[in-house]
Amino acid sequence: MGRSKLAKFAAIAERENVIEPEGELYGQLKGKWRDEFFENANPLILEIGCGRGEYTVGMARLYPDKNFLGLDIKGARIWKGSSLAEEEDLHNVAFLRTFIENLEDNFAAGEVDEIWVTFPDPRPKDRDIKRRLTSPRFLDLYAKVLKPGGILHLKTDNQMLFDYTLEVLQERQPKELLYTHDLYQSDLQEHTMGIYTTYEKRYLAEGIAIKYLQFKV
Ligand SMILES: C[S@@+](CC[C@H](N)C(=O)[O-])C[C@H]1O[C@@H](n2cnc3c(N)ncnc32)[C@H](O)[C@@H]1O
Repeated sequence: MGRSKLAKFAAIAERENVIEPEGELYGQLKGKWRDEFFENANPLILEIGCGRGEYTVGMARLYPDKNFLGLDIKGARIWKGSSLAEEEDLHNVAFLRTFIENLEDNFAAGEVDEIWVTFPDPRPKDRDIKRRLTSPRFLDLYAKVLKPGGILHLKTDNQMLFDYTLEVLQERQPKELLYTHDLYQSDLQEHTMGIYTTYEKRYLAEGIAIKYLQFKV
């Protein structure tokens, strides 16, 4: 790696708005995100598999009175969101590099107000079903960290994943399940704040309808 690349990575490693798995803070903020990280009592909202974090930062820009955390395992992607948040001097947003499987390492029961799962990989093969981010084991994890009455949102372009998720949910009988197969032709678009993820912009440009659901745990 060249000198300038090394310097860039050193700068990234010091970012205050990115929590890395090897870093001192990983796991230490469980139950303390509001008091010790954001230093306020505002609601805590997660984006699961946030990629470049455009949606996380977009929400933070729109709602300065809420705290936002984007979670993804791909560091190079979340650094983009981290840079954007730094450029805009946003203090209500940060990123956590982690596998979603390890959610409970970083969040206490009931600590989270809302979770957005945005354009998760559909994982169409049977052998990968349990790796889908809306499979029962992930829904169980989300339910543990969400407060009672907390909300889970899903946005996807993928009909198979959407139907699969509805099927899984209907077995669990969630409270107040709302859904649409074409978000931007539906009143439910009011819930999605008029901002788009990186993948969503691509799908919309291709004319693909966005499927959306939300429910209370
Ligand atoms: C298809 S991309 C969507 C990115 C973003 N939400 C968007 O809409 O632009 C899915 C993202 O989920 C992340 N991801 C998938 N499975 C994950 C897991 N088990 N733990 C952490 N991140 C995961 C990937 O790294 C990737 O960035």
